[in-house]
Amino acid sequence: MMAESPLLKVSHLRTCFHTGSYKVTAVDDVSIEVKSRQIVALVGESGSGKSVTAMSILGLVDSPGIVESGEIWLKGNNLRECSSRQLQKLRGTEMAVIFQDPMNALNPVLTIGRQIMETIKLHKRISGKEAKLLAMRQMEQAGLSEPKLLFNKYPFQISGGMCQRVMIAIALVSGAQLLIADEPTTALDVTIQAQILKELDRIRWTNNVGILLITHDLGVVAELADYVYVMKSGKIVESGNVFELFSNPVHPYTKYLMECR
Ligand SMILES: Nc1ncnc2c1ncn2[C@@H]1O[C@H](COP(=O)(O)OP(=O)(O)OP(=O)(O)O)[C@@H](O)[C@H]1O
Repeated sequence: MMAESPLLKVSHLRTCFHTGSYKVTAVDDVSIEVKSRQIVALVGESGSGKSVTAMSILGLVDSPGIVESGEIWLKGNNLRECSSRQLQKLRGTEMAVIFQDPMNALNPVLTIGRQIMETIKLHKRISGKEAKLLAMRQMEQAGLSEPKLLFNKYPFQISGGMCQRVMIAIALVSGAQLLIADEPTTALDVTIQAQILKELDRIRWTNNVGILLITHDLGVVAELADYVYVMKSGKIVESGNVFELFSNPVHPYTKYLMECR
């Protein structure tokens, strides 16, 4: 049987920031892969380049940052050759992102229901009534009980954990096969964290989603990830299957991260 080709394949990615005469290589020769239904963790301390890697994949690196070299393939799409318009479209259809602070990621002046419906209407030519029904169903699927009540609420009226579930619902209605989760539970209470992690674990099977999970929390990695990349100063210093990496860390930095837990 042929091995499944990766959903996301990043090869030799280099992203730099130019400030005055100074140049910082935030992502330095990074290669990573995510397969469908796989949870791949990118771990490392603050400033190691995890978020810039994510932003590079999403095509959201802004000046003074620039993706200087490397290849990024998402299914059959060569993302480095896509125009910003094509990338914008792919961000709504093939890849989605959830951030640490879900409250700020939502539009504060639109109700939860309206925000989910708008995503649906971007993807499907259906009536408002049908979109509303679908939005309700999606909210239930993302673990949001009482969708009718929630539909007319604004982001500030619901908890951070619920906002993150709304973000997951929006990612799912777009049909995205790649979900980039950048510290998705860092801002949440411990019990809510566990629920959101469980949710991520569930949707990869129910929706065939591959997840790139960015975190500094090795507990989260041990719980959820299949494969791990350890990042330090812009470089991948070690990678491997989660069980092997945790039982036999080789790089001193990986050992150090594990001691810090
Ligand atoms: N706008 C910017 N201008 C200049 N340098 C930047 C900019 N954004 C990021 N960098 C550089 O990229 C490095 C990596 O940042 P990044 O946010 O990816 O780290 P991180 O591992 O995600 O950390 P954190 O967990 O704190 O978000 C930073 O240390 C900084 O040197």
